[in-house]
Amino acid sequence: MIRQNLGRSILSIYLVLACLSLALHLLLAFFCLSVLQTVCVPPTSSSSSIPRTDIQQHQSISHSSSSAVSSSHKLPSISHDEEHHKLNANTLHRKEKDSISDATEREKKLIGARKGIQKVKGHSKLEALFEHPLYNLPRPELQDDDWLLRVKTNEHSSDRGSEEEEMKESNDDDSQWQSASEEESYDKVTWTSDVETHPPWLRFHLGISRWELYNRKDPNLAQLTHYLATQRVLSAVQKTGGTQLKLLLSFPNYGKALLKPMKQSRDAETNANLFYFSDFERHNAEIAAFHLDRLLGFNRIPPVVGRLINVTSEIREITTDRRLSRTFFTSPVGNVCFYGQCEYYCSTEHPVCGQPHALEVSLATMLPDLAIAPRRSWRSPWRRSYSRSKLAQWEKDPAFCDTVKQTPPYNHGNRLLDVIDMAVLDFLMSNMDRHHYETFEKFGNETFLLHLDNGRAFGRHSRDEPSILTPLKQCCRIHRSTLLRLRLLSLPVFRLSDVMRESLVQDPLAGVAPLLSELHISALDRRLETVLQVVQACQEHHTDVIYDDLEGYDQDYDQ
Ligand SMILES: Nc1ncnc2c1ncn2[C@@H]1O[C@H](COP(=O)(O)OP(=O)(O)OP(=O)(O)O)[C@@H](O)[C@H]1O
Ligand SMILES: [Mn+2]
Repeated sequence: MIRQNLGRSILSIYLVLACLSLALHLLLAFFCLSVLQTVCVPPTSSSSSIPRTDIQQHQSISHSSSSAVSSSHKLPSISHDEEHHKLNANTLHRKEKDSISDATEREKKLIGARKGIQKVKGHSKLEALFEHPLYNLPRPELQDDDWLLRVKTNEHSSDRGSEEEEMKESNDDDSQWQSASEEESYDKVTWTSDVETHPPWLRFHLGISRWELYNRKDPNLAQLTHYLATQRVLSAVQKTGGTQLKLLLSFPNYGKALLKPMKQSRDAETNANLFYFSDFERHNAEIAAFHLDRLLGFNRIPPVVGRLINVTSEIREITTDRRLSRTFFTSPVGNVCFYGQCEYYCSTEHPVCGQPHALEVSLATMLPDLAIAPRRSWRSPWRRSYSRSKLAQWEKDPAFCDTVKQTPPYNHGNRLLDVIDMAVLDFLMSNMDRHHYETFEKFGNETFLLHLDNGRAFGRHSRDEPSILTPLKQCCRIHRSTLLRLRLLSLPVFRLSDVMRESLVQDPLAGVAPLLSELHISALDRRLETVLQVVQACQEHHTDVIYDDLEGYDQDYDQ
């Protein structure tokens, strides 16, 4: 009897123990699930702040819930620990599975974003392009007179002062550039002949050479654009010359920038019934033109950067330009607007407005003052008539180039080829407004061409303007270096639209909205194809199309 009772008690103890162990297992299972789920929720901070080890963990877990992972999403192989997670994940309740797959979706996006960042950092098309030998051609050795400006040593400057002093003096002397702000608002000048002491704008000026406006690899370029985008605005006055409204900004250390305001939304396409000479200027066209010119390897446009300006505190309240300040008003919806005084579009009907104060603008680095570095303005042989009905000579005469070829300065040196380079740039961005170009007087005819004033580019993406390519079509000549770079940019590994998109992302305004709409970006590839076809057609009829400016370099650039 006692033995029977003892047997029952032992049985009950076993039962209780079994229940306990079951309960414990259940608890353990729930604990595992909840831990697993917490790990799967991605942090809310930006992807770039996720440490690498975290990413790997996230990847392995998203891999385990295989139903939620697309096959194209390649992930590392699973370790033993991960297999354990996989087993647990297989036992998930439907709802929990859903929440994990949501998290995985977010995770995929994060990883995707990170991949994007890696692409920009590691395998960027832009970086690859700029590493190509065609963008790293040996630079001709520069002699003293190949620099636009030189810092004079003390012995040279004893009679006339140093170059920087000269620059400062001329800034003060020239009323056109003079800031009317209080003199004491300017920084005290402490520049010496040591480059380290120079502000970025001065280093840019001192870097201008006979063959290019800037060296793409000069670290000062990034400092210069940062400077333009962030410096305190000391004064803002209307810039005289030209037909549309633009301002001249001054900064405390004597730097200056040419401001063009936003007038059109980024996606607006120019009305097809407007003539090129009635089109608005676009701030984003000025920015994009700088990037495109650099991508083509020309380096002939002064650096331009986008910036959000406060029209009230950075223009209205500080300007001493009465002609400008008189045109400020508050619009019916409460935005602060102004229109300035100029030939075109300076009226109440064409206001430039903040939202209510913030306005997108382009800021172009100012070239050295005309008093120290005079420039020559050249009328383009292929200038348009700027008339609704009249045709220009080049539009009537198919052999027009033969005349140009015999006319100085186009009968000698690189000038004609440089004009053709400019036509290629203008065709790609559809700029019909290239009436003039400029050169630095100091360099005579042996120098590069400045591509200033690009505000009317990028107006229409749905149409290409074949007449912009007339100089190339009529002359059938092109620099070999230009042609090879164009061919490079047409290859999928570099693709002009991709490198342009990547380049434009560097601008501060890209944070507000892409600087060019996708339609404008993709038009670049289409137009590039047209340029290459025109060269091809030329080659079918002429033997001397390609001017070999790479002769003497031992590398095989055709590769
Ligand atoms: N970055 C710069 N640095 C110095 N001067 C400049 C710069 N950009 C333009 N300029 C000068 O200012 C003049 C007017 O500028 P811009 O051509 O951009 O204005 P615009 O109103 O479009 O002129 P236009 O009506 O003649 O086409 C130019 O011809 C040039 O000489
Ligand atoms: Mn213009």
